[in-house]
Amino acid sequence: MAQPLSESDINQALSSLEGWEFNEDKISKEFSFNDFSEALGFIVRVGLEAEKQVHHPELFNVYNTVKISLSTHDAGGKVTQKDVDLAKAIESVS
Ligand SMILES: C[C@H](O)[C@H](O)[C@H]1CNC2=NC(N)=NC(=O)C2=N1
Repeated sequence: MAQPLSESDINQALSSLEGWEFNEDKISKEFSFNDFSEALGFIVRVGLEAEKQVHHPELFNVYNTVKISLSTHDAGGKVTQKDVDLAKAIESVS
């Protein structure tokens, strides 16, 4: 099972993930698009990556914005390498 990362490991990982923040045991980022249709397309691409990785994000959408928060339920809701890996995949489809 994935182990929680230390705060310094999380901050080091985030140094190469632009716009991602570590707060309240999650890593998160808000993405903005031109309209709802583009935001929805992004959500679908993120969902396909999540299914590939068998690791799933929290998604919050309001019209053209999508806020994504990542943590690992199986590790007591802490941030693990699985969250960092999904964040990298999300960057590649954003
Ligand atoms: C059985 C399955 O592998 C687990 O339930 C996975 C699915 N997706 C998951 N997603 C997240 N974010 N955390 C988990 O612990 C998790 N566990």
